[in-house]
Amino acid sequence: MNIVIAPDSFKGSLTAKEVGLAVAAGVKRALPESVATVIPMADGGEGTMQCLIDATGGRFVEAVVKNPLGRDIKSGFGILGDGSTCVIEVAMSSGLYLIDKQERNPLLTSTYGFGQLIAAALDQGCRKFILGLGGSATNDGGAGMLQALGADLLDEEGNPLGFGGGQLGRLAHIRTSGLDSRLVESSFVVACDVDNPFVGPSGASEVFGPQKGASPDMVRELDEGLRRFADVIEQTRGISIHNMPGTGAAGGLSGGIVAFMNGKLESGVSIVIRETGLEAAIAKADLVITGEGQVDFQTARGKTPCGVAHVARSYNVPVVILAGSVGKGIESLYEHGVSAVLSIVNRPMTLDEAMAQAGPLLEQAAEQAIRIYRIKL
Ligand SMILES: O=C(O)[C@H](O)CO
Repeated sequence: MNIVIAPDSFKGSLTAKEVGLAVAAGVKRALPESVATVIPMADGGEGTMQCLIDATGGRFVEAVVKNPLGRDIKSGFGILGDGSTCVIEVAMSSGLYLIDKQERNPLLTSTYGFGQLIAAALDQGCRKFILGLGGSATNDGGAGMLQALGADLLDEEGNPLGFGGGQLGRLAHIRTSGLDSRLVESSFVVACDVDNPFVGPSGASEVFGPQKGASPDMVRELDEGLRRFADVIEQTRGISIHNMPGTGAAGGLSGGIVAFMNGKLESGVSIVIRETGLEAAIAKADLVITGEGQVDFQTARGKTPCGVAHVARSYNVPVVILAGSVGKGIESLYEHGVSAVLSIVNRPMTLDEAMAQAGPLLEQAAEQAIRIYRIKL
């Protein structure tokens, strides 16, 4: 019997690979003769780089870059097993978690460090990029990234703009002649964690500005700044990103990548499914086990277990989800090809306990799932 184990990470507790190995151990206890194939998964958010490195036998390359407030930090990117595809997560250079709460201010924070990571990967010979967007501290539409890659953002008098979303209100011209010429030889696939547009009531500033430290007045200023940026982009590049779905991800960074680097927006989980070769493994499987720390109504909106279930459904393979916590609205998952959702928690316990014990709990839950499945055989 062939069992494919394709889970996401259990955030704050285990990486996707660790989850997969724990599940495989449980499967083997119930069915020692089975072939259990672990394929770590992610949905484009935090953990995507590690998952793709693990799944493809890639490596991590360290680089020192600017954090959102311009201080040097150790960061890095992944080069996948093919030796040429690079995966970069914005959170690792321009992430909210990198700065203290009292310092959060999207008028000042910049994606400069993210641009430095792209430049470092270009230096390593990478020309194919997967960019994971989400969890940023910034609202600069990717202006900092463009500055790091050699573009000049200028005011009416031709003076260069400084860093941060608060500068964009003065933007008058964008000079791209100094932009790194290697960018045109490269392709950029963008894994967005949200489908919000660049500006407006559901745009980057309004929806995600407050969590980055913006007051209502700052939100207005940031939205006006992004609108100005989008207007200048439309005048100079003939493309309107104002209302384009997904361009609001990571404080509009996604929009900057679409406008200047011909970035293609794609669902994160689809990218991971493609890069890991999951479909070929599922085509030969009798059962698929996936999982995530929290499973609820949101899971059906493009999260890993649902993406995995879609592939399995097309091959008529049953899918079991193992979850750290099972919330409301999981019924919708049954329409997406999921056979059952099982909680791994086996007795009353705190969240901290469940997270600390996630490995053994997963192992036990996987063993029980297989024992139930065998009754059917
Ligand atoms: O980084 C952000 O702004 C949010 O995660 C939405 O992409």
